[in-house]
Amino acid sequence: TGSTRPQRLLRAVQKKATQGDPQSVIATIDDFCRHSEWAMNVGDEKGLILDSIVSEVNPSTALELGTYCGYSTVRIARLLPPGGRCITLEFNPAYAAVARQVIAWAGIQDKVQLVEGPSGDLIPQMKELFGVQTFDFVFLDHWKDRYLPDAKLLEECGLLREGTVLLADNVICPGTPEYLQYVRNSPRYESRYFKSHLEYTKVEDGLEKSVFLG
Ligand SMILES: Cc1cc(-c2n[nH]c(CCNC(=O)c3cc(-c4ccc(F)cc4)cc(O)c3O)n2)ccn1
Ligand SMILES: [Mg+2]
Repeated sequence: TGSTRPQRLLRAVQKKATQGDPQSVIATIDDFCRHSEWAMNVGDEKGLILDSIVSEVNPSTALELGTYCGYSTVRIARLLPPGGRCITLEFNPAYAAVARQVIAWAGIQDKVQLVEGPSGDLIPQMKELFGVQTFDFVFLDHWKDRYLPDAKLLEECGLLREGTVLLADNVICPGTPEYLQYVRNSPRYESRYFKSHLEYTKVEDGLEKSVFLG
């Protein structure tokens, strides 16, 4: 019973990153994924686009769908204003266990609430579980066939407000065609594509930024 890739990624963080320094955790993971083992973090190139949009929105309440090892959770949480918080949903308990330790190593655990379970079950519970009114920012990075149903679920649960920004990873690779078609054709969204590459590769991918118009 050897280690898993997320466990090896965590070991690299605990060995090489400075505790309490989110930037060094980010850099260590990027180095591990580029030079040791590829992993499905949003990565450094798309990560800079994520950073710029999070900084522009300056969210008090952010939602992340798909924690994986916590790389993008750290990217988002390190940029939150004082009192800001990021709720992140992870389906896979093994991923969640690694993510909790990566987030703790970065020292930003007080800004993050990691919840385990399928997004479709958890989204309707956001208000009662976490006292959330609406989200200012949503990062979609989970199962690609859940982007569209979960965007609709967020609307139906009244968790989006006029101006909420949805940012979706992987809209080209692996691809989210139904989601793209919806946000690009719905009168309720203003959508824009940020061309980039699949993390740590030369393959095209990109982020879709969609502003909910209410
Ligand atoms: C709450 C909840 C959470 C989840 C959930 N949690 N964690 C995930 C992971 C999802 N992410 C991916 O699958 C993904 C895949 C690739 C990829 C893989 C192989 C290739 F060859 C090329 C590209 C690249 C990426 O950037 C990705 O993000 N889902 C699911 C359900 N409910
Ligand atoms: Mg992704």
